[in-house]
Amino acid sequence: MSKTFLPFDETLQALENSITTEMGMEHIFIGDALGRFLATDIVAMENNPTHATASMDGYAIAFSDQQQGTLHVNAFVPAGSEATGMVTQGECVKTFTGSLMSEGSDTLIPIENVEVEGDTIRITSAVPKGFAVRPVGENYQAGEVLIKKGTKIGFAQIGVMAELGMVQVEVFMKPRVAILSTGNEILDFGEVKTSHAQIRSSNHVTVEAILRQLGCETMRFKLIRDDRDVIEQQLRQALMWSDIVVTTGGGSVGDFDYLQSILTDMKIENIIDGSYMKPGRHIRVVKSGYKYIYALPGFPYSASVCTFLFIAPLLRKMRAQTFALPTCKAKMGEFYKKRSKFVEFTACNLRFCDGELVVDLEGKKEGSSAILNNLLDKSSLLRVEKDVQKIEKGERVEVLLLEV
Ligand SMILES: Nc1nc2c(c(=O)[nH]1)N[C@H]1C(S)=C(S)[C@@H](COP(=O)(O)OP(=O)(O)OC[C@H]3O[C@@H](n4cnc5c(N)ncnc54)[C@H](O)[C@@H]3O)O[C@H]1N2
Ligand code: MOO
Repeated sequence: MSKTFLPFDETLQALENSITTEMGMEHIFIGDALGRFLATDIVAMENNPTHATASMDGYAIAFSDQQQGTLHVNAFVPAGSEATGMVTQGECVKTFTGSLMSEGSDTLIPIENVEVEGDTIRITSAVPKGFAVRPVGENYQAGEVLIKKGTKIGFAQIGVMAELGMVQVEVFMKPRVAILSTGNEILDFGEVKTSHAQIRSSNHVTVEAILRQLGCETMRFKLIRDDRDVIEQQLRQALMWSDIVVTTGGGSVGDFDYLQSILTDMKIENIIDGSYMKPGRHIRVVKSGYKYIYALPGFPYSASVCTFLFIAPLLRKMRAQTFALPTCKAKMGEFYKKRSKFVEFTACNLRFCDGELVVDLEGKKEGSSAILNNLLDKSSLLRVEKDVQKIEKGERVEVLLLEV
């Protein structure tokens, strides 16, 4: 009996609906938080700066005194000094970049704009009111949400957290993912090829690399031959350690494709059982408690694309981000003919040409879902709907970005 493949978007929706929990949290040192995902909002506890601050070396003045032309220097406030001095009529305070502005002042006249004669200055070039003064709360105000929960922590987030005086930050735990690749014909690292029927396994490392790029802790199992008992035993063992188990190969309809029947016999919640798409229509996703098992196709292009299309959104939602992967609209740079009747995800180049985002397929090979090299050179994925058979040059298209 042939299987019904549900529409791609419906299968993704089923996956999204199945996600009921976020990852657990842990406290880590902010200097070690690069690439991790924030588990709480970061809120400013006070204004920054807390006091009006000079942003140039010069003299703190009252703007209303500027037209007097000559002012008496009554104090000296270096950066770091808590005493701010006082500006009264006809007076000014020598002030440095980073110094607190004196009481009574509202403007800083830079040293380049004055001539100094003893303890007086003569203003040679006027400035507007508030010049070179960083007002209270210029960076942020107390209570402002500075970094949202779910944000991937980069250099700016680490710097702002340091500015806030944070030492530790609450981040989502790294999802633990086990990767099991199956197949009689696939060879592991170092295994010697003894027949033309053998190929070197790539899925176990590409899927692992994508998942590491997506911030997971991974465990790559030894390759498994097409032996039902061993596959089942390894799968159960992997499930104990991990949040997500990913298998590749043996998931379609061949005599040695044991995965589907193992998953069916485990009698656990089926989330996806085939999707009307290319590549990856045999994808199977099941859920056991809070854990997921993904049976990905064996073809290397399919396995990688399905990792992005189906595992990345799960990881996003489990770490408080939007489920959907980032997409953009672009202009098709060449004529494209689609061969399948499925929603198709084709590796493409996305470049800026004359101020526009343009898609082309330069260097991309035509053929089966085996062509992993089509994902070289920072590829993106051109999404072509099931009923669309061709795209004319110049048409608007949707592109999925893989830089997640
Ligand atoms: N009669 C049918 N045959 C096939 C169908 C179908 O609907 N009816 N679907 C095709 C599609 S689409 C796909 S995708 C594949 C999926 O097959 P499996 O997931 O069972 O994967 P395998 O058969 O084990 O392998 C497919 C292909 O990929 C190579 N492979 C497997 N593992 C690795 C690895 N770790 N590294 C690199 N390459 C790997 C394997 O040698 C095969 O060439 O089924 C189609 N057939
Ligand atoms: O599921 Mo296959 O990956 O469409 O070639």
